[in-house]
Amino acid sequence: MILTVDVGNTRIKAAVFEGSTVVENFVFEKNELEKKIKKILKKFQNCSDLVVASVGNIEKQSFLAFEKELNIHFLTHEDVFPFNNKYATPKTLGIDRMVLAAGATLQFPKQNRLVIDAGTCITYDFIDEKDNYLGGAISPGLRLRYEALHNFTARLPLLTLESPEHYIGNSTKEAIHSGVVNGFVYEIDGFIDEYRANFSNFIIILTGGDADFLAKRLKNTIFANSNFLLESLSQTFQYKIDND
Ligand SMILES: Nc1ncnc2c1ncn2[C@@H]1O[C@H](COP(=O)(O)OP(=O)(O)OP(=O)(O)O)[C@@H](O)[C@H]1O
Ligand SMILES: CC(C)(CO)[C@@H](O)C(=O)NCCC(=O)O
Ligand SMILES: [K+]
Repeated sequence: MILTVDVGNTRIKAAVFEGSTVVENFVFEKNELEKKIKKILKKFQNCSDLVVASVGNIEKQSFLAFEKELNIHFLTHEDVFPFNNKYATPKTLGIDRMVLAAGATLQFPKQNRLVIDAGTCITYDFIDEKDNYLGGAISPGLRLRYEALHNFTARLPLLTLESPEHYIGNSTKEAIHSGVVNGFVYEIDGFIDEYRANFSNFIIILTGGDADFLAKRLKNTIFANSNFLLESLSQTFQYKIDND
């Protein structure tokens, strides 16, 4: 069994895998890291490896306490990945995006793939059929948009996610919900249309904390897989073992 851990900018997500099957999923806050991992390892004593991808401010040291119990693999840019990285600044590419790209490459061989991760930030990652990672886009996620409107203005309240009634918001609250939610949906549909105009065929993988909310609202029909990053983490680890 392996324990995969995704340290995002907001929360930590983890999953225990038996082969390629998820046995259990966990979500927790950063300040609970040690306590939660300890609890998971107590429940799943057969875990032999812990695989971490961190874009948050949690470093390898945070996991050293578990070194006696299992092998720690803290993924970095130095690891082997199954795609050719064409990003002009490969060392600054987020490790989460590299893991998503690895998962897309391994799970959907020999085709163009677009990965959309709607989390704290929305990231777009494109890997072509020759397994070249081309790049994509980074934009503010849903919650970040609500918070930014409030934090950088004097008069806008902090709202929590609600579906707008109409694209023409007729009150401050409705105008904010329309701007945030419709803006988010139009952005993603717009990007998908742009890719469609330039690539005849590609598959789309939609993941992240807002994936389910988003999937229902897109004009394009896409199925969400909120576990794609953790699945990809387990596949990236397997790939590393097979190719190191
Ligand atoms: N309990 C929650 N806490 C924070 N965000 C949540 C929660 N439940 C749903 N969300 C939604 O999930 C989004 C954040 O996604 P996610 O949890 O994947 O981010 P993350 O943990 O920072 O990971 P990453 O940095 O990889 O995006 C927010 O925009 C928010 O709308
Ligand atoms: C964009 C985020 C914050 C998404 O989690 C992360 O992938 C990151 O910190 N990336 C570094 C910049 C880049 O990917 O080019
Ligand atoms: K993200």
